[in-house]
Amino acid sequence: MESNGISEQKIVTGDFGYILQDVPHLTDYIPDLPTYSNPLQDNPAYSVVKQYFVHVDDSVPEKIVVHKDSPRGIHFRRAGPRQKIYFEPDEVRACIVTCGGLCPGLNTVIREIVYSLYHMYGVTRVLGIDGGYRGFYARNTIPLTPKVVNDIHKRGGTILGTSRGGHDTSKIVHSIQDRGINQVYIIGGDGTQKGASVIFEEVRRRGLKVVVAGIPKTIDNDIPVIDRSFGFDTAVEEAQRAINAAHVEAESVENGIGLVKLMGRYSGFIAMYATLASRDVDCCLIPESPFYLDGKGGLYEYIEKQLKENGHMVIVIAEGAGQELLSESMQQDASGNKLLQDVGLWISQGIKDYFSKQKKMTINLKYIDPTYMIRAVPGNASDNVYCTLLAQSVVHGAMAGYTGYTSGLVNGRQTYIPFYRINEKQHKVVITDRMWARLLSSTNQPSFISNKEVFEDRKEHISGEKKNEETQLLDDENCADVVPEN
Ligand SMILES: Nc1ncnc2c1ncn2[C@@H]1O[C@H](COP(=O)(O)OP(=O)(O)OP(=O)(O)O)[C@@H](O)[C@H]1O
Ligand SMILES: O=P(O)(O)OC[C@H]1O[C@](O)(CO)[C@@H](O)[C@@H]1O
Ligand SMILES: [Mg+2]
Repeated sequence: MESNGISEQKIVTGDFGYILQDVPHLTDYIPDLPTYSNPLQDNPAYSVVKQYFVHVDDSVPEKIVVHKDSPRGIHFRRAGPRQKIYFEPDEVRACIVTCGGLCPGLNTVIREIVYSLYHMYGVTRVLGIDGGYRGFYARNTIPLTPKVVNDIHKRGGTILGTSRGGHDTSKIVHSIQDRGINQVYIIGGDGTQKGASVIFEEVRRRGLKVVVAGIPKTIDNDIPVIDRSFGFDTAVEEAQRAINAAHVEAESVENGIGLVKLMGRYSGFIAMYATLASRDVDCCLIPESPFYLDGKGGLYEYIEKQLKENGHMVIVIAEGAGQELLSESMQQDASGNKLLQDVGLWISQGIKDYFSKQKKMTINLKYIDPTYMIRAVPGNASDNVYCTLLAQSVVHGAMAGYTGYTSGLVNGRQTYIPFYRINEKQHKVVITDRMWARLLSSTNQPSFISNKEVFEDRKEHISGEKKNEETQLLDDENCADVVPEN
């Protein structure tokens, strides 16, 4: 099961092209582990539920839009409680760590992992790792009980603290061993899940009975495979307040322009969904859709047209949009992520200069940058429910001995996804997809794509040069094949 120190993918095939991309299990490398009955069968809340335990063969398809002769395709293991578990409650020493940027709902996930362990499985030893990955070896731990975490879901941020950088695999796994930890719950974004995968490989190499499980977190919604990440809904909702303010300001003055910059380093989902939700936005600019300023079909021409027709306009720009137009200089954060130039300030100045110098026209531009306000808030109701299901699912999987997985929602069902699927791509807005077309038709902005480019793209689709395009099931295709260099 091992090549080059990296465990091989577990693939199960079945009839009619069925493929299960399975997750590792402790018994893959520690044979003859004892099993125990799941205490949930005696829990009055659950014992009345018909078929509470998930059938061992239950799986969830990755693609639900199919043609009549499509193969059954890729599936993931369905999450949920199993009849047999691989840990006695007394034996469990769990830990939870949060890494990367903040995201609404982090505290809810922490709370619900603690509650699930205590109240569903009778586990009483849960530690919080202080301050992200480096906290494993550089900081103290925080004992977590239901009492400690009782009302943390009402607060934004993470009670455990977080950080970027500082992933030292060897030191982290030493610390896990030293503390006798046997379940590691890792909450974080794309970088964090890569880190979790490396920890899993090292744990496995050392032959430890330690589950390593991830919970995907990112307001950018840039993690592939899953329907959406927790906190995204809240961030989009919060962004409405900035867009509303921009609209009120813009329509109150002559030639008013409200410009809102939203987060989204490589993926423009927040900007796209905030625009679709608002209906007041006349132009949305995202990293995936290159744009240009001057000349026919450019941004300035469109702004001028909007001002002439409506007297005001609202522009939403994702922080990663148009970076190629700004300076080449590139700095990185502690995790190696690209530190972006402020495209909002840059474009504000550009618009002001264009109208005052070239058009001799007075405009009134208000720039709103809500930045951290959309992610430092607590999760909304829908995200809180989502976080609860994610937390319960990840705990059920760990108690059942699965490891090396990320818990995630796929087509509305909780699943266990192997790390390699979470880490192989970056979820991005595909501008030739229907969702972006819906946005363009709602804002009426130019697509900034020339007819020639669209024609070339179509030609490639028809000739099959573009991967997977024969089926034209475009709604499932919004992933970049290659993760961009940080
Ligand atoms: N390829 C990698 N291998 C091991 N660890 C990594 C890797 N990439 C990132 N990490 C670690 O994961 C942690 C979080 O990474 P990062 O700062 O990129 O945030 P993230 O999880 O992607 O969340 P966000 O959505 O906020 O960007 C950091 O401690 C970083 O050192
Ligand atoms: O300033 P920080 O905490 O490094 O994070 C900023 C980044 O984190 C995110 O919120 C999530 O990756 C991005 O949208 C943003 O660029
Ligand atoms: Mg990231």
